[in-house]
Amino acid sequence: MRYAFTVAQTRALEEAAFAVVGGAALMQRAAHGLSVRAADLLAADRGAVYGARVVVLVGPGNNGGDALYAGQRLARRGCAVTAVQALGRPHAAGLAALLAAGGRLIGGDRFHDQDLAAADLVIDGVLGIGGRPGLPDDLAALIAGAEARRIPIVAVDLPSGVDTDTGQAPEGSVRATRTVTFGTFKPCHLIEPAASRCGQLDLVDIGLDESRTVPALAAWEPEDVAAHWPVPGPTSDKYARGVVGVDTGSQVYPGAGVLSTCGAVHGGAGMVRFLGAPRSAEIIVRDLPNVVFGEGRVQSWLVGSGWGDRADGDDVIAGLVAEGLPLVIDADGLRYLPAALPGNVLLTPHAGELARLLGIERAEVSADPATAVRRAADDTGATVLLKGATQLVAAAGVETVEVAVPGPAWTGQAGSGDVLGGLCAAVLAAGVGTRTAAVLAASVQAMAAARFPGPIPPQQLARHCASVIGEFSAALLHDLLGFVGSARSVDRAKPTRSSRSGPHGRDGRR
Ligand SMILES: NC(=O)C1=CN([C@@H]2O[C@H](COP(=O)(O)OP(=O)(O)OC[C@H]3O[C@@H](n4cnc5c(N)ncnc54)[C@H](O)[C@@H]3O)[C@@H](O)[C@H]2O)[C@@H](O)CC1
Ligand SMILES: [K+]
Repeated sequence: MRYAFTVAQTRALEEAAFAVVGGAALMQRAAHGLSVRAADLLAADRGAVYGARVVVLVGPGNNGGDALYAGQRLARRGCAVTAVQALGRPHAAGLAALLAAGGRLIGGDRFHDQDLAAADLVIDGVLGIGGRPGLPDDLAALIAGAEARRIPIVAVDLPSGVDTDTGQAPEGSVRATRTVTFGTFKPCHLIEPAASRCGQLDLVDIGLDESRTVPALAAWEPEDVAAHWPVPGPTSDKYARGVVGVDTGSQVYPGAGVLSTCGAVHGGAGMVRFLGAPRSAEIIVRDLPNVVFGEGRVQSWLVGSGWGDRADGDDVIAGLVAEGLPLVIDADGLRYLPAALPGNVLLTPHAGELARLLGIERAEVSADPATAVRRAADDTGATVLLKGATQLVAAAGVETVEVAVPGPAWTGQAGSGDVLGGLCAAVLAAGVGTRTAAVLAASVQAMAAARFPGPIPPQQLARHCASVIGEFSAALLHDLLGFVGSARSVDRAKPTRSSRSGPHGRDGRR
């Protein structure tokens, strides 16, 4: 799990550390970590650090200070370091240190695109957490020149130009090969479009203590998903895996009914009970013969996908909310919400639907999705999964927004949302809490798309989700039966008791 803290939180953490070790020490730790990673990149790219030509773009704040001190360290290792005064006046002590180590400073107005031609590395120390979004045009053009020449760019703390707290990335923001951040991650490292401008992310420990601060974001990683996915135990039956009740689709949109059912089936539901549009049912009975029809036991509900206008929408949703089972409300179902909802109701809007829910413009959601999703949860009382490039989950009254594992944009197609609703309902039916279920489902779809990239239709991607989930199960079995591989490859000996229950088993590790 990666935790991110806002600028205000980071500043408070830094203040606390200053009080103990002083600001200069923190900057030296940051500069050291930065120079080591920059040197690694040079060594990997050109075989040696010595003799490399490094351009350091320097802004007016401490971000530039970090970059200048890192430049000093690289100069001491034999690099030719040119600091470019990209914005404002550079950090005085950092500049003095660089000059004393043999580096040089050149004014931004005297440094042009062609001067980059010989550079092996650009260090972006223009703006850090004190930066306002956006860069001046001439600087953006210089950075674009470095990108066009494929010169590796190491961003100091974050790619200059992005909005640290919201993850927005105005045109011209730096697109880094690698971002070396200090102390904690910030939202821009985890939220698109800024996240993908960071390149490879490195976190340098500078001694901040964030243990008593509630993070703004908690980003899941594939290992977290594998560890939390509800895998059936040896005695699980279909009711332990869970029965999903589905009321989706319509005469006009039968496919949504099929796809949401497909998501529930491939998400691991023990049984799926389809009670939606008859036209969807005609297809489901042919393509997914394991699905049952008609009333009966249900452990979670999924409604709304492909409903279109539905005269009884209010009543259907009010009835299911009153029933109290975990409930996923997707797409058109979001038009029929009662005034207040419990936390075991999961809303799954995309940005446009979330904007309508909040009575704001879609652009406002895109400008700060984490704030928007948290507001929606607080306003409705429900748990909210915002679908899109970054998938965020918020629960009412909970400060931390969860970030699902990211995936490629191939999932951005009609039908992905329907499948995702089904995946969510399947995890809920297995008894997983609402917030976790939403993150797991969104993550698994992204992981499947990453594993099988390309223009794969949503129903096929649902099958790939099943493969990814199968691997969680296989990993669990491997942990439990860890002897199998070694027994086969070594001497085909029968497993011993100790090899089944040794200290490195699943429970020992987690
Ligand atoms: N505070 C700390 O404890 C530490 C900070 N560190 C570094 O310090 C950075 C933060 O330093 P600062 O607070 O000085 O902030 P920045 O270095 O981000 O720069 C802030 C300065 O840039 C100007 N500015 C902001 N946006 C601009 C824009 N779009 N165009 C032109 N000028 C703009 C501001 O007016 C201000 O003068 C961190 O990102 C990190 O790199 C590290 O040294 C570790 C320790
Ligand atoms: K930067």
